[in-house]
Amino acid sequence: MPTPDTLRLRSVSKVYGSAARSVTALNQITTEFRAGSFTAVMGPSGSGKSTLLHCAAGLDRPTSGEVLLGDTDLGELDETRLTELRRERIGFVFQSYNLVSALTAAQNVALPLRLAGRRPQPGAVDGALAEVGLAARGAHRPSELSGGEQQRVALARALVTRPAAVFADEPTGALDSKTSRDVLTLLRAVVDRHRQTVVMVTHDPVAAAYADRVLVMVDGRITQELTAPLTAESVALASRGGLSC
Ligand SMILES: Nc1ncnc2c1ncn2[C@@H]1O[C@H](COP(=O)(O)OP(=O)(O)OP(=O)(O)O)[C@@H](O)[C@H]1O
Repeated sequence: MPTPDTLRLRSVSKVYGSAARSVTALNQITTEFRAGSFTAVMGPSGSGKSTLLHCAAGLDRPTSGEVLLGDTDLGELDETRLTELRRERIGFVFQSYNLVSALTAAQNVALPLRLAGRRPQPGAVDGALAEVGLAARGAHRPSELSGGEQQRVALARALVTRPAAVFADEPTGALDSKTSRDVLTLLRAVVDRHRQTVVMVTHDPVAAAYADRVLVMVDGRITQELTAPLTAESVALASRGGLSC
């Protein structure tokens, strides 16, 4: 039996456009992301990484196949219930942070709770900011924070609802290597401390080596799967096509 929060993809395909101009972004993907696991998704530009992330996270619907979070089949949910599921059970972190510039860090972190019509529990927002090392910066606006700090606010915002799964699309793509390490260490802690699931798209083998597992995609398919122990060197070799499954 899968644990309640295992995320499973069964034969998921995504085709954009129609007829002669169609693009198969995902081609019959079957995989699972177990609760408390950290998976990195790599592959060349256009191989389907972001599409996989969007379909797995319920941001986009596959053309065919199933996405299940525990026992819930996302394809059976109408838009309202899918939005609720995303708000309650899924967190997102993007390369460009996507913070609201007019709001303070604390207000940004509280946003998912407010959008869900919930009054933040006392301490929930401060606790999430403390978890990413920004307890003292809650009153600052994004423009008053460094890139790494903004990404940590985005991570606190993704974690405040204690989601089952956090999806990160190139979360360190705009950061220097020291700041990247801080963000990756936090993502690792999310998995190890809280048994939440992290799925991260990255081009960087060093970032991917923080994961338990690396999926390499080519032309909408998973062509390789590496498991721990991972090193930046082994990931780099595999993502260039040097190792087979
Ligand atoms: N909305 C869309 N309409 C048509 N084609 C799309 C759309 N979104 C993505 N595609 C195509 O689907 C394929 C997979 O795109 P996707 O963005 O998932 O790749 P990726 O691996 O994340 O690429 P990158 O590393 O460059 O971000 C590409 O060929 C892309 O052009």
